[in-house]
Amino acid sequence: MWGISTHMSVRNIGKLSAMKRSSENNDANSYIETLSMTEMETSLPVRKEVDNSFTHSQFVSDKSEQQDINAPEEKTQNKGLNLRSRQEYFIPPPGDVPVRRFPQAVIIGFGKCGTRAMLTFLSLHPYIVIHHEEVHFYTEDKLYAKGYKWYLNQMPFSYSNQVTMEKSPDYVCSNRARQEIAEHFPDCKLIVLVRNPVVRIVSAFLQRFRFKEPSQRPPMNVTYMNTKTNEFNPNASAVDVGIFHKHLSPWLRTFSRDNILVVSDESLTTDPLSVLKRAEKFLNIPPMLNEDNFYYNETSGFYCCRRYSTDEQPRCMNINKGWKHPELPADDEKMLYDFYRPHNKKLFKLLNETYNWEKT
Ligand SMILES: Nc1ncnc2c1ncn2[C@@H]1O[C@H](COP(=O)(O)OS(=O)(=O)O)[C@@H](OP(=O)(O)O)[C@H]1O
Repeated sequence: MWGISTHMSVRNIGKLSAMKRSSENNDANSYIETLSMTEMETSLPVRKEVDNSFTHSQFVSDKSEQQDINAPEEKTQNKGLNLRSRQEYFIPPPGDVPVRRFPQAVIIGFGKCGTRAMLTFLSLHPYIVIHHEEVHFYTEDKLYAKGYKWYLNQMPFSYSNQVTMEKSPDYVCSNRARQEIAEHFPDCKLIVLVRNPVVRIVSAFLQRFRFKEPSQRPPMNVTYMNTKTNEFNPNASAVDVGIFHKHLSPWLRTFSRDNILVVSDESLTTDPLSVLKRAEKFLNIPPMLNEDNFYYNETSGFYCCRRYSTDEQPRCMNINKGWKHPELPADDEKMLYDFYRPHNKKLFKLLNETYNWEKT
């Protein structure tokens, strides 16, 4: 048995259906106090028997994943690889039944820093069960108002020795997310992706105008200049997000350092296996991923992944990731590198780790 704490498992959270929603009981702890396993067992569509052929995709909406990853032409490349079936890898505890659990690990940010690839690669692991779409529970007022019962109901079914995960890249900039996770899930494992913040700005620009033809897009400086005064705008959200130390410091003060894993997009794009090996250790799950789970896709210039069995299709991130970046105007680029340099230094000091984020 691998030692992930499931301190907010459904076992502890009975009688949800009987609870009335109010702002006072928008509180995960209050569910613990009203334990009623019988009611919970009847209210969830759990399977009658433990079934090793269970896969999370049977239980969750797979919509975004279907959109995200698809590399049919490369299926034949799986032959002869060390990819065993999920059933060979994963053994649920005897008598265990899959139920919904609050996330024990969350990718909290930063947007445009590889969060989707990280989640997708983590989902290769049989001991990890993910919610595919971004939840934004803490950051969207109308979702937060629905309460923890709603949040729990978004989560996929899992066995007690699996880790439930979600990713919402805006949590890292949210006080509410930090305070709520600290209060209700203090042992939650937090994963943070960072990236050269100048490159991140270009990526954020492309994301914002992704539905426009290149010729129809505004100039890139709309994301970092005050277009009325034509001055640099450090408060523009695309700029502010990249001041990583500012957003990360409060998390590092709130949570144990051992519960925060920081990964750079650059390492994820060049060596996903090493990153995933670190993540396995961090999440305290058995080391199961190997080099056969990843392959470099020459067309996209990114790694794609294969799951457990040779019969499954290899998967790549969808076309919204990994666009060719347009070049920043030279003066703007210099200005942005100069702006971020001292902030990056503060981040490196905070993390005791340095990334090469100078212009290459
Ligand atoms: N394997 C693989 N395939 C595709 N893309 C990869 C991969 N690994 C990391 N990345 C990087 O992920 C960047 C997008 O970041 P996010 O997934 O965090 O974006 S989002 O906030 O969820 O929209 C994306 O940024 P862009 O290249 O600017 O699109 C990539 O740099």
